[in-house]
Amino acid sequence: MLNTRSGDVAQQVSTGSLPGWERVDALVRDAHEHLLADRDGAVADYIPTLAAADPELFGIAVVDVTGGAHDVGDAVTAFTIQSISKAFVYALVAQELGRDLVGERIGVNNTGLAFNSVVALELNDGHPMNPMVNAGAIATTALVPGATAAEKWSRLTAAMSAFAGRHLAVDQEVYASESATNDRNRAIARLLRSYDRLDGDPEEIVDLYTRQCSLLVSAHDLAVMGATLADGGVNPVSGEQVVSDAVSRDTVAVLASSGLYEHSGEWLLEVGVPGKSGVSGGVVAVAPGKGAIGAFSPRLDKAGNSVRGQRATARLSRALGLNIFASRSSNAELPTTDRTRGVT
Ligand SMILES: NC(=O)CC[C@H](N)C(=O)O
Repeated sequence: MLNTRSGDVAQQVSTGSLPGWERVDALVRDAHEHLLADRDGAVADYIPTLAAADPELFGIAVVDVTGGAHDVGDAVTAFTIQSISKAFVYALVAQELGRDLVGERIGVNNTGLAFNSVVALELNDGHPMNPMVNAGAIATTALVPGATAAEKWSRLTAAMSAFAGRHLAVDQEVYASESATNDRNRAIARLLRSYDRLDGDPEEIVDLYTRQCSLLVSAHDLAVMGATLADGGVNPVSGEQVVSDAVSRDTVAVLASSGLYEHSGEWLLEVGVPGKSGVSGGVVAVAPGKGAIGAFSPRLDKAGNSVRGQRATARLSRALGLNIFASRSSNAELPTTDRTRGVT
């Protein structure tokens, strides 16, 4: 279980808005400073280029629904978005095709298994179960509107860029590295196809999916993207309505159930804010109506989630009063001791 080590931060009561500017700024700085010496976890190495990431990098950003931003540490350092892209591609497809079709084709329930599990597909008659695991994400990418792969790619990058409020580019080196080694995702796509649950050419869809995972973002970008979901689909910096309020709400609900894969329950218990992680070390947490936290640090736990990113988010969630399950009366009873199981 995630050991958030947040017992030394007082749990704040969750109210309708974030604390004042200075207070948020001080708390983001405090979280960064507090976790800076934390070196638990290991950098992902199954995608060869990711293994070369500097494990010391650590950035945190908070963006609120008015567009106010707080960046600390390596908050504008670029890294590949990886699985965090799944949240925003799901939002795009739900917007275009409707929640019912996506719900039926992809599903919204946790697999209880690793993000790249093949067994999960076999256990569920080839149903991908949710859009946050690789099988569901690959099937979701296949649903992006467009007659050709090029058209789908342009819709996909336009949507991702609108969430970030700036044009997002592909890291060609990571894309090439993952393309050369993603046999497992190819196998998942073929398996989906064998169950008649993937439209189109599996190779082409996996290529699109791999490219979407290779888009470069920063912790600051993740916070803006998350704040767009927290703000009813309106990017609070650009003012653009990227997806509808209903799609934002549904996306956040899907993150709550599956954003941290098989650790999603523990995450909700500890952090209380729907989130999404990626294997290059990014984490985004969405506090509806308030804003979002973006964090980046490459060392991961065994489920593939950034250790420092999770711990910093947990600390900030507690200090900023973001836990969506906390009410005034129950807050008094929240444990102040650390949970005992380690993250690695
Ligand atoms: N968990 C992740 O971030 C996984 C994304 C990665 N591109 C993959 O498909 O394996």
